[in-house]
Amino acid sequence: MNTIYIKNLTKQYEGTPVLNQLNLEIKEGKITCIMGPSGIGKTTLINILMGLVKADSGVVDGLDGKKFAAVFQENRLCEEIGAILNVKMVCDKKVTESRIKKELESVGLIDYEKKKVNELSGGMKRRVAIVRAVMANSDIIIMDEPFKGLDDKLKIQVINYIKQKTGGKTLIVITHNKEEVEAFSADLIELGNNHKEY
Ligand SMILES: Nc1ncnc2c1ncn2[C@@H]1O[C@H](COP(=O)(O)OP(=O)(O)OP(=O)(O)O)[C@@H](O)[C@H]1O
Repeated sequence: MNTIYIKNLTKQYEGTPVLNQLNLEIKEGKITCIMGPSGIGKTTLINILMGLVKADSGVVDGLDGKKFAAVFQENRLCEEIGAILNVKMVCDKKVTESRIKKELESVGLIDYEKKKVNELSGGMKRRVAIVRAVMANSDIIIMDEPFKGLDDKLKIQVINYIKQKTGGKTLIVITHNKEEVEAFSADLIELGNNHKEY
């Protein structure tokens, strides 16, 4: 199995260190959860992995040619169009609207079809963003606190959906919740002063 190697990664913002000589391994084709206190640098780390932020020093090996899909903390959906079109724009052309509707229903979405995204609730938007990331043509899916706004029952339904749909892909999930790590049967990386990997 291939591995993504993060070696001696360092990042500062305006002279304040965020990541300091970080070394990590993430197994491809598996689910890895990243936990750690607020502000420790989890989002910064995934932004570096996706190439959205440049590290000051260090290397990431194993990402050459890899395609990413992501659920960002702030969704980044197109607010003026509907859920189906938001998903459709990242899908292969042969994926039909009725297939997309089935996917959206699989995460418990109802009563969304006639609405623009900006008329959906926070938890509904989150699920649209999750379906969009899962349906996109990618090798690696990154989710930054994907279950914000979902009640416990929905969360389990969505975790099962994600597991079923992403089998074999590399999935990296930032979470504050150990129960989510268990529900995913994921490898766990805890960022902190002395980061741990399990
Ligand atoms: N563009 C930026 N400019 C300046 N400082 C930044 C920037 N992005 C992040 N930071 C700072 O870097 C630190 C780490 O932020 P980051 O968002 O990576 O943490 P996090 O672990 O994901 O936090 P949370 O769990 O609250 O989402 C914080 O102190 C934050 O204020």
